[in-house]
Amino acid sequence: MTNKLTLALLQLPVGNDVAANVRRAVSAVTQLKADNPKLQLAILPESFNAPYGQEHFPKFAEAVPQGATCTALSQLALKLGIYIIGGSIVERDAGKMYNTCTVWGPDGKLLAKHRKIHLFTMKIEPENAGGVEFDEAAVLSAGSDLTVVQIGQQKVGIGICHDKRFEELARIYRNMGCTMIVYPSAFCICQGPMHWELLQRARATDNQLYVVTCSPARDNMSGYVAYGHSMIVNPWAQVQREAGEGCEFIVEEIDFDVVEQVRRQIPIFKQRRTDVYAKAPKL
Ligand SMILES: NC(=O)CCC(=O)C(=O)O
Repeated sequence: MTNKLTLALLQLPVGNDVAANVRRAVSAVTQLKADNPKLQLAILPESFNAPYGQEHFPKFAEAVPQGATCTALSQLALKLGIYIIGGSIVERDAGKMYNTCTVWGPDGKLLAKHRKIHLFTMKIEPENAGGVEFDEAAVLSAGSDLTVVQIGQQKVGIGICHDKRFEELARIYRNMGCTMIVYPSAFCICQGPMHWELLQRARATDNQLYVVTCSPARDNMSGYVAYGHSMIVNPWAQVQREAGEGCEFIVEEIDFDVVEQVRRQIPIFKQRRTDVYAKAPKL
């Protein structure tokens, strides 16, 4: 039985027209599948269907899974017979809004939805790489559920962008048997050079699994400028593939035997001292 998975990261531009953004994503995934018949999983960026920004969220919120964006992703997954990790969209539900990633199976069915657990609220002062101020929590509600999906033979944990700063979440996914964590992201350009790769490699080192991110293409004219650099980090914590800043697609076959190889050679999971950790004061 093969332990390989061919996946695509679509670092797409995102403009103001939701229908055009979704059409672009659908046609890019369709073309990638035509060019790469082995493609099994397509991954889209955070906020792939609308601009990312507090002022935009209420305008572009949709019902999940009844809305137009989810319908398009479901039909696409079914038509191509592939899995889709649908980046994220703003979900409206019972008077609240969430930053939500939907995951679709090759039969077009919704496998899971992950509502961003750790909202991006940050005030970096301008003297630090130009600074950034963002408060998702002012508009959005946080999700309260872990999301693990079965993709082929693999258990895959889902987080969204800022979620990757939280090592506890990645550790829990690893404890639950995940061999890959996928974070659709729209990381800020202020912190990108310092933390983007570092965080992914840190999560991969700690948990000995693949860490995959997918960003929108960088648009220096937009209100919020995403960093780009969509990336696959392998279980050795090496950068296996990395996009640049603009519109770019990565197609890569990844080998999950590497997860077992790393875990066997560096057996830190077995060496953990949970008896000692249990003595820590509860915080
Ligand atoms: N979209 C996000 O969650 C951005 C997170 C981010 O840029 C960070 O520094 O954290």
